[in-house]
Amino acid sequence: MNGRAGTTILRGVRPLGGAPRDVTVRGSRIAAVTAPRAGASDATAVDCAGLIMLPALVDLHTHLREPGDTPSETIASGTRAAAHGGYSDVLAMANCVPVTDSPERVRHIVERAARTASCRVHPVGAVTGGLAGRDLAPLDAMAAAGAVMFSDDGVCVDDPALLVRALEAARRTGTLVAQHAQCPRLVERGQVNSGAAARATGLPPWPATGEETIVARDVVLAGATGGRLHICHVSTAGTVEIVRWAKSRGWPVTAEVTPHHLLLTDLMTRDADPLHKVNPPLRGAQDVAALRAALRDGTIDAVATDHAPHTASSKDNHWCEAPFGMLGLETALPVVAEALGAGGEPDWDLVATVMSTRPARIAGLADVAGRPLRAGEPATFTLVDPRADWRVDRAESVSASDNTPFHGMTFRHRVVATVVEGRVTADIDHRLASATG
Ligand SMILES: NC(=O)N[C@@H](CC(=O)O)C(=O)O
Ligand SMILES: [Zn+2]
Ligand SMILES: [Zn+2]
Repeated sequence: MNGRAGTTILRGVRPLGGAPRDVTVRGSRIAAVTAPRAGASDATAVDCAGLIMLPALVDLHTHLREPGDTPSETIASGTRAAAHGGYSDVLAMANCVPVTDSPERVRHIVERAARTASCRVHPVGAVTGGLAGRDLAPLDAMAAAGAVMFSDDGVCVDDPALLVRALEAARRTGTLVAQHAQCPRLVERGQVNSGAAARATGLPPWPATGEETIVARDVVLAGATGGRLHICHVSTAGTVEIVRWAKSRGWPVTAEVTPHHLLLTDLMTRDADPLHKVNPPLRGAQDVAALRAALRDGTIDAVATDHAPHTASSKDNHWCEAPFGMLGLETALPVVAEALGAGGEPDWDLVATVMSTRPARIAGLADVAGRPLRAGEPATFTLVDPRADWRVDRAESVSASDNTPFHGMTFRHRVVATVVEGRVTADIDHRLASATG
């Protein structure tokens, strides 16, 4: 931060929602966490009374669209949205144009991010060349170039023999494979959740079995190979049961859920507004309840946004022609707090675990991200106003796109600032800037 002598004291913050503390930041590190008013007096003071301090968030699943679809997002705009949402680190999915399927492409993203990003960017390498599902991409070389995970996200790795080879490569390189679980034959042209939503809209159904059969197959392959498997955007109660079973066998499986699948149901898709079109589709209330319970009990390890920007012109279309996907980064924290807190305060320890500590560990970033909030650790944190009553306005999104399903909804919590290694990356209520004199 830019305080006098490089020292700033955040007065009255509540680390993990606990008792108020003064947190002193010196350079890139937390210098002290003390009882209020016991800290250094030569520092620039910032009044943070009542704000909750969390370790900055880590997103395992972000679509930054660069290279290829820069009208919808760029590394600059997407990471700005990440910083505004409280994130210090995002994993950038490989479904760009061209696809991130070679060490050169991985390095290109690392270099672009070094020049233009507002948060740390970790490339995801494709599992198969061009996401075509035919030939294994050079996973070992991509890992050496900086890929922290492999995924064909957007499409499923349908061929189990290819997935076995990818899991073996993940094991060799100490990385993991993230599967977009969607059986192409069972889902075909599926658009909305099977059942009432499909009946009400007349749109083709996207059945739970399309997800669950792939997850059931893949956890067995993870167990057999010892390669780490991560399940993207779990959306059904049945998938939760399968993941629970896989973990009970000791298989190397982790899973994520999106904020939108934790809060929204398929009731919202009945008006066939493409803003609610996402892959996998919004599901029923019983699925939502099972996803929340699984996040609480650890069956689902992490929240990941699946931030999927699309231009207004592509979304402003008939449902079937519009692309799947919705924004996530800027609204994730308030949405998760709402889903876990049921209108009150969520368990902030749990929020920090599922949005920061565990995703950092899954991605192999635990040395730099998701660190505890104590003296000596990097000053990498996010500040949350728990009384914001923030009404989401898509016109205020800093993403290059505005396809949020939360437009017009009011949330109790709001991220107000993000700091990464002492550098202010978002200062939404201008609190930190005003203190730097
Ligand atoms: N989630 C989506 O609906 N869309 C994602 C792809 C994906 O995550 O499957 C996208 O890239 O737009
Ligand atoms: Zn996906
Ligand atoms: Zn995705």
